[in-house]
Amino acid sequence: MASTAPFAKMNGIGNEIIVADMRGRADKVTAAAALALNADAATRFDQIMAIHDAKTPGTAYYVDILNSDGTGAQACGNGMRCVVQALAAETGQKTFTFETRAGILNAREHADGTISVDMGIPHFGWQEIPLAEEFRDTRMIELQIGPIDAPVLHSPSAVSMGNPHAIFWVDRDVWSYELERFGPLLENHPIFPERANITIAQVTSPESMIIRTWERGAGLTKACGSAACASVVAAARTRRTGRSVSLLTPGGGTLHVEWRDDDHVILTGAAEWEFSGSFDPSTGTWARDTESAA
Ligand SMILES: N[C@H](CCC[C@H](N)C(=O)O)C(=O)O
Repeated sequence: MASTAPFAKMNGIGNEIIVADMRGRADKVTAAAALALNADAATRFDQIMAIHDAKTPGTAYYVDILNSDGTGAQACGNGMRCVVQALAAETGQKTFTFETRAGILNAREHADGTISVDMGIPHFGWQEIPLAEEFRDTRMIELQIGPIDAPVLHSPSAVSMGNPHAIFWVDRDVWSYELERFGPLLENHPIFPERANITIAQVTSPESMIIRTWERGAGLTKACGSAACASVVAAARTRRTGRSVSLLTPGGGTLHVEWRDDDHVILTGAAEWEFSGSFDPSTGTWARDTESAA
């Protein structure tokens, strides 16, 4: 058995996150370990954020992101806030530069405990998202679900925040849509060769919206940070909102997204520690720290 690694079960306004400390070791958290941790109610998660030693000069850590189905993800905004909170508590540092599959990103813990993550710049090209066929304008792509003559959801905006997102605009209450039924079909639709995170968004003012997300590789979640970023970028692009928007998420928490003039998208919100333990990164066998809160 491989030696165990410390972890913290945390959440980013309800997005269930495991922060795994893989520093100083060469192995990775396996898909099998992810599946095992997700199968246990106490450690069920949406994403694992595995902190590794830096690979690139100028960065402090490399963060590998796994979904609960064991697949990898390029971006996870809520998870990055959990990583920052854990590292800030350990080191006393407030600002960090990380590397992920999607590139280099900066993050900062504020005096009030909230954390901002620079999620980088959005991409709108159909090949960058990616989509399986050419769409010159990804502000609205042809895709619908439900009866052909009366689609339930249709014409989403498509955006890459490092990871692929489709945003369906709705006028009614986001809870009145069966996202648990349509989510898996849309996530795996052939138009998305790398699958996609599927969000329904109701714009409530030029500065606010309500979102629900079916996440690629994780299903319905209480919040999805990169989807919040994708939704604001897509809303601003289609003149539904301005570039600074608060988003109410299914867990009841609020995220704030600002699409800055320099094109960077800044995600701000809270993170919360739940308990700590140690686990075997190859099997997912785990134990709670005895001094950890229940
Ligand atoms: N919960 C994450 C998103 C994970 C995205 C992942 N589901 C994927 O792209 O495969 C967030 O806060 O941004």
